[in-house]
Amino acid sequence: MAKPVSIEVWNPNGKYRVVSTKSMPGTRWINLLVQQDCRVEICTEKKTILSVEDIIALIGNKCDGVIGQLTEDWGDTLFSALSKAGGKAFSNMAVGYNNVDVDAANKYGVAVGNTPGVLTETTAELAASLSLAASRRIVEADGFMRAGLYDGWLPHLFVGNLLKGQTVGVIGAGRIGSAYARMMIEGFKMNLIYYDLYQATRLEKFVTGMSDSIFSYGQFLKASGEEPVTWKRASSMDEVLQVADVISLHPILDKTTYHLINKERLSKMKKEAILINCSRGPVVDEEALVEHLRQNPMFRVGLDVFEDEPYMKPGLADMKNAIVVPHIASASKWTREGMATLAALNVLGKIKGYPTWSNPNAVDPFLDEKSSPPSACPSIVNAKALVIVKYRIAGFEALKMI
Ligand SMILES: NC(=O)c1ccc[n+]([C@@H]2O[C@H](COP(=O)([O-])OP(=O)(O)OC[C@H]3O[C@@H](n4cnc5c(N)ncnc54)[C@H](O)[C@@H]3O)[C@@H](O)[C@H]2O)c1
Ligand SMILES: O=C(O)[C@H](O)CO
Repeated sequence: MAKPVSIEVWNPNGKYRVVSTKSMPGTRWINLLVQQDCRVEICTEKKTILSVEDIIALIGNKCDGVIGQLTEDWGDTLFSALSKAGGKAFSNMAVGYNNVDVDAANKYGVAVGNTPGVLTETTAELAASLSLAASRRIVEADGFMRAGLYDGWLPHLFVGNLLKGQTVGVIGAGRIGSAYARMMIEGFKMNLIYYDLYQATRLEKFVTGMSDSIFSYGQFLKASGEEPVTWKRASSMDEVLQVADVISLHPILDKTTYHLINKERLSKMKKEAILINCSRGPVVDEEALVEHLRQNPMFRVGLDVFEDEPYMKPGLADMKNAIVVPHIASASKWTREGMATLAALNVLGKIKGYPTWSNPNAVDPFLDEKSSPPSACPSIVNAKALVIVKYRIAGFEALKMI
């Protein structure tokens, strides 16, 4: 029998019981649920990662929906417990949902929400920050100053890499990968090579345009008398690894991307390359990475995610050529409050029987604090399997109205 889990309750007499496994930033998400007759229960347990048993205890005998976290294992056991308690709605407070067994959710008829779009720029900004920090050795240099080792300016002190004119490689040029690419191209005049299963047409157009009549960054540089930036869609991932000076990983985590970067692929990268990972830890074989860092002191990495979070593989923390931060890529106030809002509206929308928003890349109408959100679920990943209809306004898809 699982121990009872401590909670905080909002609107105790609400008709629908919605559980959040964590306290989340902001209050808009709570207000939106309370206004729609939900009793909101927020888990206040001190422990960071809740077990399946803890969550079963939170779900209890009657629960209409749960907002959960990427650290939790949402598989058959939890979806079965939620379904038995009458619940048909779950949302991760994250865009990535590799912690969720969507087939199990489908089996119990539970909708699975995620939070795309609101974290695109924030996450890309952290990837850009890590790229800069690694190329200019900022963390090493900061440690050196604090250790009282600075004796005065020296020609060789913390010499790093110039980004301008180098090539940025993006693996997974979806929302975040494309936003990161634009930052590196526009900010540092880097050339782009990317690998994705699909063509990133908008990103390509941003770099060079389709014709002279369409404005692009490349044409702007040319008109200013500067060398225009270039792009290339690589035919294989290895091509990116061989050519790029800075490589940033932005694919989803699934069985096709597990250990995408392994010993063999690391050996294909330039000796002085920089590797950034703000996607999911298991996309990189972290043990192979530690060995590669050891063997190649000029190779640098910036990591926001780790294979066995919250742990790092042995040796990683000792590597001076690694910058490590604790999965904070989406951690800006606006984004985290927005993620909480989208997650709450996914759950509320399913409880209310609303349709799903037609374009999860365009979720701004849900984030505008000055107006009521649309009567829709912002993003349900298994909408098709559960036959949840798309939101339409007067016959047009919502995207066309915004
Ligand atoms: N570190 C963080 O805090 C943080 C924050 C946000 C997102 N993420 C991670 O980033 C991921 C991407 O988010 P997004 O919003 O850009 O998603 P997205 O779906 O827009 O982009 C993912 C891209 O990866 C591509 N892809 C899939 N499999 C591939 C493969 N085998 N090889 C190459 N490309 C492949 C897809 O075609 C797609 O273009 C999320 O799934 C999540 O895991 C991490
Ligand atoms: O997938 C996500 O959204 C992140 O990892 C947390 O923001």
